[in-house]
Amino acid sequence: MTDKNSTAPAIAVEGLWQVFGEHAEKALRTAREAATNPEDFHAVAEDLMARGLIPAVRDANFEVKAGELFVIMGLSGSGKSTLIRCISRLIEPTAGSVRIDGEDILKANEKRLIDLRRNKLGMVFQHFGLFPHMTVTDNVAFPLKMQGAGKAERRKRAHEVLELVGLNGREDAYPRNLSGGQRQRVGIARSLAVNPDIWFLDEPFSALDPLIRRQLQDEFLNIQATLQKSIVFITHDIQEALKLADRIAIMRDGEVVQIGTPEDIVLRPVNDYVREFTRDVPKGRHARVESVMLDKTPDSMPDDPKLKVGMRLDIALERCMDLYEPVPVWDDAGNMVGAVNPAELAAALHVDDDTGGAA
Ligand SMILES: Nc1ncnc2c1ncn2[C@@H]1O[C@H](COP(=O)(O)OP(=O)(O)OP(=O)(O)O)[C@@H](O)[C@H]1O
Repeated sequence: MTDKNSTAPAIAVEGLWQVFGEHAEKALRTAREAATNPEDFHAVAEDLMARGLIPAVRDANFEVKAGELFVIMGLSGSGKSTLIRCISRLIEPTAGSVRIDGEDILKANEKRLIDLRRNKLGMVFQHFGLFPHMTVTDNVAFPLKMQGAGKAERRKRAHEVLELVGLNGREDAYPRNLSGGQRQRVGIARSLAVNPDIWFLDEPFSALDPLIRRQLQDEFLNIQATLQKSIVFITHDIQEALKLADRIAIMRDGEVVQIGTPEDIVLRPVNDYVREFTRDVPKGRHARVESVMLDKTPDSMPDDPKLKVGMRLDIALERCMDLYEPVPVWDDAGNMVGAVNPAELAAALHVDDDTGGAA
């Protein structure tokens, strides 16, 4: 089990490259040697492309904490699927290291990999991959069968996870008789059956219509609130990323260009590519009042309005928009923890925004 109290990351990715093309490893080595600065991965990637190779993941470095919901977001072709496939070792990365709970999985032999996939890693993909000739229960129980669990135990566990995803009553149905949303629920239940510590989901909801998609996102958040898995979740939908993520990694052309909380991404985009994604996102919904707290708390401030730690920016602004001086922010115990300037609140809500900010 992942030790939720430990500070060790669930996943640690370092200097990861995936280069497609002939003799990729050698080409990467050559390109690094030829670069004036081998750490300059832009130059290395340019060189590889000039030689006709595809650097689909370029020097990725990040950690996923235990119990964290880490979303990878980017346009089509930016390298998201390739990255998640490298981390789960569905493909062999060209260079770099991937540690899962401290274990270097690029060094794991075939037997260990099978063991990890059966017991520790769960995977869900966009196309459900259900067995058409098996009932819902048998689909969900299948990985348990692979683990060698007995029939009664398999049925009990299948029933538990089907209940978790809201599919009780459909245990004996076949996939063809289910809606897309229900099939995806079966896929989720199946990957949860073995109680994985680490869960990889590649665009799990993108084949669904918007209403069902939102419903599944809500259910997914509920499941995560209970189970606290360490999750890598891929999407190309910024709204989905902002709704689900503890932190988001934004990819562009194989490069991880920014990693941050939804608030960081919305309020502090590192470049125009990231800014463009969040242009129409209502900023106030994703940022909290402490993100604009003043470095120094003034000595005298009005008592009201009572802004609280954790309050959304748009709601905070509503309460103090007619004031021109800094106002205090309080915690739940009634202690003053700092102050914000209403003008800065308003400015944060309108970051680069010509769409009306908190609208
Ligand atoms: N097996 C492969 N051989 C050669 N090139 C590949 C291979 N797989 C992916 N690529 C290329 O790597 C790049 C990244 O692709 P990838 O599928 O990882 O992107 P993505 O962000 O997941 O896209 P999408 O959202 O459309 O699934 C693309 O240029 C793609 O064409």
